[in-house]
Amino acid sequence: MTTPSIDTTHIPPRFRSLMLALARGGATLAGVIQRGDGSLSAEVGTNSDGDGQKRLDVQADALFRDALRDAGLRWYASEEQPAPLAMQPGGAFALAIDPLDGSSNVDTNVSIGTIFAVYPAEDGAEASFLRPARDLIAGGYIIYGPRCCLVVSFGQGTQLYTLNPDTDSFDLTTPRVQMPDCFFEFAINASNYRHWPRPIRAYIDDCLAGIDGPRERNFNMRWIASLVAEAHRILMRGGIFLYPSDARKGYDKGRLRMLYECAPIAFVIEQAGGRATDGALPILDAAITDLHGRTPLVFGSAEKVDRVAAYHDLPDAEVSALFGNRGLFRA
Ligand SMILES: O=P(O)(O)OC[C@H]1O[C@](O)(COP(=O)(O)O)[C@@H](O)[C@@H]1O
Ligand SMILES: [Mg+2]
Ligand SMILES: [Mg+2]
Repeated sequence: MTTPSIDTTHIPPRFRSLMLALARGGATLAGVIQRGDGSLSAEVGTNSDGDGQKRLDVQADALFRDALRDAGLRWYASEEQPAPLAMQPGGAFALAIDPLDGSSNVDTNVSIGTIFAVYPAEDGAEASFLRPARDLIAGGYIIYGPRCCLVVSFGQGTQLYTLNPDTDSFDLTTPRVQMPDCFFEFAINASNYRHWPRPIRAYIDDCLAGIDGPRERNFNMRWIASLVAEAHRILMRGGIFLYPSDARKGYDKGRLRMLYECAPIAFVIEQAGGRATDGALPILDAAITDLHGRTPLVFGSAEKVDRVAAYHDLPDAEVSALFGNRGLFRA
């Protein structure tokens, strides 16, 4: 059996052993998912956030912790752990991870992923993670789909690697991903429509009105319930993703976690020419104030994300108007 690896030619030297460890973890987890033991989706507990944990959530967390043991990490913070874990005392990095994203899809064989964010390690765990999101020095995700891919940015563009099943190595397939900025597709969990804030409802109303509405064109809609899969599709062909805050209990800042999900996704999207906000302000301009804190998330093609922000600036009467009467947003 070969040891999984990654082509390190375009990886800055200081990140190479970290990326090799992530690639090893990712390729191993891809194998676990492919073998598809039926018990992977069994509920085994709840994490400190109160989210149900599946066997695969717990297994993925243990697998990455183990793979990253000698990778130069000082701190390891996981969505599945109540507090950061100390790793190597002299380690240069603090890594935050959502080991298994999209876990509601485990038993349906729909794409799932892993999301990671890397910060410079400080002496304290909290100081390493509770800081401006823009302090991120690397971030990305692994998608376990029909192809297993690793997408990463070190702050100079976004790179895409694809796992070669013959060699167990992640080969560099796109050295600089450029997100297309023109695809008329939106992704949102529309079952929450009645709970959304009015600017989000107005934006989606106008998309749904299609050619007859102020946008004067038809839109398509997707919802996979797997942030990584949604991010990858948008990175490849454009569009927009929204997980806004809503009026349900516990959703006043949406669902997605700033540290483990939103900041690293915002980083790769920005580095590929897209935009990521909380609906109005850039995600990366905010500070991370709570290890498990959440934030609304809107990302995708820059023009579409900016348009969502503009709906937040509309006068109340305009945002409440039926699309037919909302005059400011003709395509
Ligand atoms: O079920 P909902 O409310 O549509 O939420 C789906 C979102 O929740 C998530 O599954 C949350 O991630 P986890 O699976 O890591 O908890 C995202 O991947 C996805 O975008
Ligand atoms: Mg997740
Ligand atoms: Mg998760």
